[in-house]
Amino acid sequence: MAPDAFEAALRAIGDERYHIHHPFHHLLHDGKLCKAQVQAWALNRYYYQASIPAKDASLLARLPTTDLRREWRRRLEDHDGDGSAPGGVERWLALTDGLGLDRDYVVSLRGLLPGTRFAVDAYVRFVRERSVLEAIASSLTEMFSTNIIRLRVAGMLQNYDFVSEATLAYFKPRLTQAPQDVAFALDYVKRHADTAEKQEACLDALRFKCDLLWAQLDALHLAYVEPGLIPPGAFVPA
Ligand SMILES: O=C(O)c1cc(C(=O)O)c2c(n1)C(=O)C(=O)c1cc(C(=O)O)[nH]c1-2
Repeated sequence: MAPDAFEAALRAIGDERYHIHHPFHHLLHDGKLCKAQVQAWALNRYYYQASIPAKDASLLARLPTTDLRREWRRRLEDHDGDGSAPGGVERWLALTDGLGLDRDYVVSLRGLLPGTRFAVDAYVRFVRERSVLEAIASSLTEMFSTNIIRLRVAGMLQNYDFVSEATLAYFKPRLTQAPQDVAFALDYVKRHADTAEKQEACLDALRFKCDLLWAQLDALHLAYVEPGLIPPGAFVPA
């Protein structure tokens, strides 16, 4: 495929299977969940947020050039902070604090759904074990994330009296960080996927990533929407 057709094929995967289409997100954004269900979402997604720097660090260690490592190091700072300003993980905890969850409990991961754990761990493992090209391609769901973040922030502010601009502050920097991440990653993938096999591997990596985002919401829906099957040990709303 020519690079533009390849990019269109990547984008088509998002149109079909990005988690913006998941029923749990529709409920979340449309104000159809109660506070306890929003707590369950934030608690579980903490594990995704906290694992992103671990997957980026493992990829960073395998990047062969200074330029590539410097670019990827920025992601680590976005999530872990640079010591002067809070990073994304800390800002996510401001959200769980704002929702009234105990911080030690959130960070302990004791209340996590098994489905969340398996899906997030699969992402970290994929990035560690697959080629650098596939690992970078798997980050490309961020091509679609600014749309869902805009939708989520507007919907949640409008529909829930228990969230505010301050509790949702995690998302604002993502609107500039994600396009910056994507500009680099998409250019890298388009230049390095120079055979049909490599392009197919990138498309598969992006499908895998969409699937693991989707699976996290399936787990939430099953436990906290319907039929309400909360696995043993997982967060039980007060
Ligand atoms: O709010 C969202 O729906 C959403 C989705 C994604 C994504 O598509 O993977 C990320 C984020 N947020 C996000 O905040 C974030 O930091 C992030 C990093 C990555 C990644 O794969 O490296 N994806 C995402």
